[in-house]
This record gives sequence, C-alpha cells and structure tokens, in this order.
Amino acid sequence: MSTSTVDGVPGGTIECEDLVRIYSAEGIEVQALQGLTLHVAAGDLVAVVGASGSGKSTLLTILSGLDTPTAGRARVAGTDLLTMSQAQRVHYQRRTVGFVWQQTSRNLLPYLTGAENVCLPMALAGPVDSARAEELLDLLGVAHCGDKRPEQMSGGEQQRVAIAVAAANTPQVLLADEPTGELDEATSAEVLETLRHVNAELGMTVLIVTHDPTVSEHVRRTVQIRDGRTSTEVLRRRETDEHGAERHVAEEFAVLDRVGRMQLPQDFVAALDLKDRVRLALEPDHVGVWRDETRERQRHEGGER
Ligand SMILES: Nc1ncnc2c1ncn2[C@@H]1O[C@H](COP(=O)(O)OP(=O)(O)OP(=O)(O)O)[C@@H](O)[C@H]1O
Repeated sequence: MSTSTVDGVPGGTIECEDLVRIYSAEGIEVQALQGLTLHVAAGDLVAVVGASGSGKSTLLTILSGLDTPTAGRARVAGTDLLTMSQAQRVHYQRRTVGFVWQQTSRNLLPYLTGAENVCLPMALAGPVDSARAEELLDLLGVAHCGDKRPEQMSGGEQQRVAIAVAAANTPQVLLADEPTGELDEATSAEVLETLRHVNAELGMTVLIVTHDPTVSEHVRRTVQIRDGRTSTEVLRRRETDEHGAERHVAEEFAVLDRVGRMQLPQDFVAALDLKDRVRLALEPDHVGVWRDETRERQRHEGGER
C-alpha cells in the first residue's frame, strides 16, 4: 500500500498550565480542574487516567475546543484555546484536532457506510479524498468495513473506523475519551493498539483519557489525575540487558508544578500512614519524607502527664 496520501502531519504539542475549570450550577460551585499542569511533546502517545469525577472529561472537553477554562493557559499545536476566535475554533476542531468518543453514536453516523463516515469530515473541511479514506481504513485494519453501516460492524470495528474518521483531516493531535469504555478486554486491547498504530504511522500526538488502568500497558506515558490536578506519572520503556534480553521498565514520577507543589501517591501515603503534616529533609540527591513523629511524641507525653 502506498503511504503517499495517508502521511500525517507532525504531531502537535499540548501545553496546559495551572488550568482551572469551575462549574456553577444553582449557586453551587464545583472545581473540576484545580490548577492542572500537563505538557505533551509532539508525536507522543499519552494516557490520562483517574477515578470518576477527577476531571478527565473536563480536560478533554477543553482540549477539544468545546469548552473554555475558567483560568490558566492551554495551547494545542500552537493554538491558544483561551483566546481563539469563533473562526479559529471551527478551524481548530476541523483540522488541528480529531476526537474519538466513548459512544459510537457520537463518532459515526448510522446511515452512512464506514468509508462515507471517513469522507464526511473531509467534506466539511474541503475536498473529499476517497482514496485517502480507503487507505486510512486499510491502515487501521478495517478496510472490510468501508461498505458497511455501523450497525453491521462489531464494537471494536466501529471504534477503529471512528479512529479513521478522527484522522481523516490529518489533525496534529488526536484526542480519545474512554475509547474502550463499551468494549471487552480483548477488543479494548485491539483499539488501543490501533491508536498506537496511528501515533507510530501517522506521527499524530495521541492523548487517551480513561479510567481503565490497563491502558498504561499500551502507551509510553500514563498521567494520573487526582482532584483536578496531575498527580503522578508512569513512564515505560524497553531496555536490553547485557545478554540481549528485552524487558519493560516502568518508573513512577510525581508531577511538580511551578511553585513546587506535588502530590504523594495514595499508596505511599497509606503505606506509611502519613497525615496532616510530614517531616521533610533535603539530602544531597533526594528529599526525604517521614511521618511526623514529633506530634505523636507530644500526644504520647500529653497522655502520660
Ligand atoms: N457541566 C457540569 N456542571 C457541573 N459540574 C460538572 C459538570 N461537568 C462536570 N462536573 C463536575 O466536575 C467534576 C469533574 O468531572 P469530570 O466529568 O471531568 O470527571 P471525570 O474524571 O471525567 O469522571 P468520569 O470518569 O466519571 O467521566 C465532577 O465533580 C463533576 O460532577
């Protein structure tokens, strides 16, 4: 297969600094994002994971240009999401970013075939290149769905065609909101591999938002959101030992913001029963964090008196 028409544009960066989103409903304010900072390099493949209500969908809605943050900075592929005009927003949504949503009904029109669905975003943005649509479906392993309507496809096929739709206008960034939410484990793995393929073959930056922790096995970088802020990250890489054997190495990092704030992973806090106040010490090459024994001592002495 020729790659001449499916060549992508180089991926775009995602830069979020101190992002805040406050929803007000009937006098009650909810801080869905509380100063979230996230930087994604061009061409990277990143998963954002977090519990229900942690702010994942809010972040994705902002990155897709459907919502505006209350405060902070957000730039995607050089577009400032806080100051863009209406015309820029339309261009941004048609050309700069592509989206895959959890619900297939939001991704594909039921009365169009797979190929027609892929051609639709092209028609909205300019001339239709049906050869490119076919090549995209082929690249994503769903060429056989070109003539089928969504109801004639399996859930996994629908999501892979949806990825082709999202990639139709060669966006620099592809955003996926719970793309495997309605799929079983094996089909989920297939869809995640398809996103990985899009990233590797077309060079698009791919950001997947999910509550599914197994996604981290398919991506290089997993960012955890907690209470509307990025808390920890896991980076995965392949390493070859001196005998030539390949192994996967996963390292956990905490995210430090501009003013030096970070969140300790929940399991670290629980393991050492850390609460209220911790003792800190700067060592030559690391920072030590201990339980506040002084408080316990004072409490103990107070009890003895
Ligand atoms: N339109 C809205 N109006 C009021 N509050 C909202 C709105 N959208 C989200 N929220 C609140 O903001 C917080 C973050 O919600 P968000 O949907 O971003 O979380 P999430 O991590 O995507 O959760 P889930 O995995 O359940 O979709 C939650 O407390 C939610 O109730």
